[in-house]
Amino acid sequence: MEEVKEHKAHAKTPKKGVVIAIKGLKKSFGKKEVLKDINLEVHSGENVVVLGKSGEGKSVTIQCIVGMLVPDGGSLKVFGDEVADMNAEELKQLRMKIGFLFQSGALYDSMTVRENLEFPLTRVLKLKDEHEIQERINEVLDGVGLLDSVDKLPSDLSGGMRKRIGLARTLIIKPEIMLYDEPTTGLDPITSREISELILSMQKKYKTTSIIITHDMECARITADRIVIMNDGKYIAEGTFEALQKSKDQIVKEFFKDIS
Ligand SMILES: Nc1ncnc2c1ncn2[C@@H]1O[C@H](COP(=O)(O)OP(=O)(O)OP(=O)(O)O)[C@@H](O)[C@H]1O
Repeated sequence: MEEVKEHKAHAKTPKKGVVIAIKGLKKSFGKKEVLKDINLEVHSGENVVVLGKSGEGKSVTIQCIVGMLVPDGGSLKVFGDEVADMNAEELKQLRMKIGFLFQSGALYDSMTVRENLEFPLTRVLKLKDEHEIQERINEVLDGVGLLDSVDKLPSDLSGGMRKRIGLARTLIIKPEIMLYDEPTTGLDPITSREISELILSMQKKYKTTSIIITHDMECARITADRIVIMNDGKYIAEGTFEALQKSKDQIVKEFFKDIS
């Protein structure tokens, strides 16, 4: 893999302990080899952006991290433990430390924002203290700038606001790892930018370790401490946005061609 080291000193977050360690990861579906040789270390508190063309297997990688898919080969450790060797209880414990933000945001339409936020606290964390529940709801809504929407229904909110609530709903359980799958897809450029900035500010506030899958170069520019580029089942380059932007590699250049 081309490692573009220039400007690395300017990475926004310093290197700390390894939270996710992937070595030689392979995954095929029938004859189709999707992941051929994935190698990646994600450090504590770091935002890593994965760029790749559609259908490259970026989502498959995420599903391997949470044990929803079992790899065919290689090693994938989260907090030092091999995910493929975890039993059901260990996987459940792991997933409680991981927040997902999928493209849809996945709010319950018939529930108010408050009820949507109560759900993970009472069902996942099994919290019972009403005062603590409401405090956590207020704190997270304040964080995403939507405190005054607490009693609204998702249908009363714009796409960008729903995305913010989706993010709040994921962050409310205080995950140690955040996995974002195309967080800005379907949003207009201004709202996309707001969501990207929110992802960055949430990283600083909650000190989460994140993997952000995106096609949105502006999102990558705003959120990434480090970017990895996926091509043909492998990561072919890594570095900061600024360093990769100067890469001479043809595949890397293709991603940055519309960036001024
Ligand atoms: N459970 C599955 N069974 C069979 N094939 C699958 C499965 N999951 C993913 N694939 C295939 O693996 C390939 C990679 O899919 P994946 O969703 O990871 O791509 P991606 O890089 O995330 O793309 P996009 O950016 O479009 O979401 C695709 O060809 C897809 O059809």
